[in-house]
Amino acid sequence: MNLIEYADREMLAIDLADKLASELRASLDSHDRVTLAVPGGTSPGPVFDALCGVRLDWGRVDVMLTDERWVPTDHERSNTRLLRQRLLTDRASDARLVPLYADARQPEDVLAEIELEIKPRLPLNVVLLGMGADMHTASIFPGADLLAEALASDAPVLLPMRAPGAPEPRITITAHVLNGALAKHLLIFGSEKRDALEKARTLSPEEAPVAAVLDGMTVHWAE
Ligand SMILES: O=C1O[C@H](COP(=O)(O)O)[C@@H](O)[C@H](O)[C@H]1O
Repeated sequence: MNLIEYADREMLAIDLADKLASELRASLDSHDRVTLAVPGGTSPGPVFDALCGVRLDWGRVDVMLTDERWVPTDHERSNTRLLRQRLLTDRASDARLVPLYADARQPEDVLAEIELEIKPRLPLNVVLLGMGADMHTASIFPGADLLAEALASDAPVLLPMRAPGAPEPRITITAHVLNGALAKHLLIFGSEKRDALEKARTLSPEEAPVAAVLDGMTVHWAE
């Protein structure tokens, strides 16, 4: 794991967006299409604001989430909604959204059809992850019902997830698929998450799921 500390959140957002864009450009040199996977939640908005305006052949970029909350896409907790509002706009409006949500009662009802769209796009070219103060990443939560399955080396691409720390059912990319990405970044803000990350490095992935994806990771942190 490589940790980059920034003077402030604005600097982080600009620099990280620039790095992600460079990696996508490099991948586009050798692939017809490339896939960028990004987190939802509260942290990535400023990075999306910077990234959506960069010059890139966005028409050849597929954008997907690392995980989604099972709520309609116009719900205020929808990660897809965040993506549409803050990333798939400006120059990046030419990118294609690979959905991690479909209008169904629960993720299990549509998991197979969502997975069908993702499998041909593996390995993911560039992955940006977030982390909660409880050390979950994507929607791989401590204490989740399918935690062991999500951490297994033979896990499917996607799993549904329910956890005490998550108010609604989730769908998540599993750890080994995240680890198969050609480039991996983790975005965290604030002292609480910095301390949580340090703690995670001393714990097992069952206790601290983010620990499962830290090998080869570049962590971007600002207070
Ligand atoms: O619920 C989620 O939480 C994590 C962390 O979000 P944050 O609000 O603490 O930045 C996020 O990475 C994940 O994609 C999201 O679904």
